[in-house]
Amino acid sequence: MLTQEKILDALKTVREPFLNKSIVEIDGIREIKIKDGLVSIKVAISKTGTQEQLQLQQQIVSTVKEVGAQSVGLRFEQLTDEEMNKLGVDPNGAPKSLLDEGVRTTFIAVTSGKGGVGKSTVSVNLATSLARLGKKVGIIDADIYGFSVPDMMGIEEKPKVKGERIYPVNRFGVQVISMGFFVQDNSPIIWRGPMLGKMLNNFFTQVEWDELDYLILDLPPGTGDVALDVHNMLPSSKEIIVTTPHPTAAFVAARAGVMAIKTEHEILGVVENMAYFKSQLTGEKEFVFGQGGGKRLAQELQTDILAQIPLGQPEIDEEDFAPSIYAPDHSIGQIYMKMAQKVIDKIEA
Ligand SMILES: Nc1ncnc2c1ncn2[C@@H]1O[C@H](COP(=O)(O)OP(=O)(O)OP(=O)(O)O)[C@@H](O)[C@H]1O
Repeated sequence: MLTQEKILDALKTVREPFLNKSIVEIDGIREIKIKDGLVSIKVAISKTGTQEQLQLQQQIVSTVKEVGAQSVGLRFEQLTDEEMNKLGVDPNGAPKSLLDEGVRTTFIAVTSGKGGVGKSTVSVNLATSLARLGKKVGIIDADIYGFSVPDMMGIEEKPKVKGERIYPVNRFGVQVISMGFFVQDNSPIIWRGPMLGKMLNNFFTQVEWDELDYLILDLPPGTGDVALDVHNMLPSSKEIIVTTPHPTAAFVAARAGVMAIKTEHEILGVVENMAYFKSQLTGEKEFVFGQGGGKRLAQELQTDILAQIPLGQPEIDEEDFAPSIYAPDHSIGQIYMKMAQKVIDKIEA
């Protein structure tokens, strides 16, 4: 016999389209009436009058018919603001995901062939420079083996978590999320591929990003799992490849480039980091780590050199400590500003 319990049990598998949780779990089934095989149900969801509601409607109808209803009538209403708050949802809108259709954020993955070439330094300074140029920018530190973005930017706080939503930390106008925020005591983690992908997916779907123009992704070096996940998850991501000027480094970096090409990610360009050391006495450039690697890589990948960044440290600001961020009037800070403008011109042209 058809009972309320039976219907409720069957509906446990049906998910609220915006919250991606069981409609039963969120107390979305307000009322079930059964009369001679005719079932009428009142359902509360986070956003009514959408295409998703129509799909949900069909799903509920077929689920309830499967357990024996002859016909099913549905009425929809909105979850209350209080309920939405409890679920960690902004009552003015369903949770947004960066992977939703129609999101106008440009993703830029920063990659390198091997570690230690300055990929994270380039990522944080590009993000900060884009923000200085008035863009809304986020950064995901997905370098699980060496998450360093919070330290580099001088971030000491953790993101706020409300319900299932994570609010990024704001630093120099950049919205920051790092794997490092979710690890205790800097302890090494053994990650498995699927865990990485899941974590990354959460960063796209559960973080409350504020209308981003650009999202910079600091990927682990090489062409491993995370890099692959990003390629799969973000088919339209653009890429910047960082190398040092040594020809061997460029050769290794080319592998990252080849993967970008294979997955049809547009390569915005190459950054040659630690390109030279400029003597303060004579103004002459010394090519400490060799020469020509960036050019060779750019030629190989048929792209441009976005910037050649010399060796040099940011000046330390005791008041606003961020050990890897160059001030906008620092000579290297200015190179980053020009690079950011180049990136904007390439994308927004
Ligand atoms: N242009 C530069 N001049 C001087 N030091 C630099 C420069 N770029 C990066 N560094 C330093 O080199 C080290 C490695 O940089 P960074 O962590 O950005 O590299 P990475 O490629 O992201 O490395 P990993 O992938 O291992 O995290 C850091 O100590 C950073 O401060």
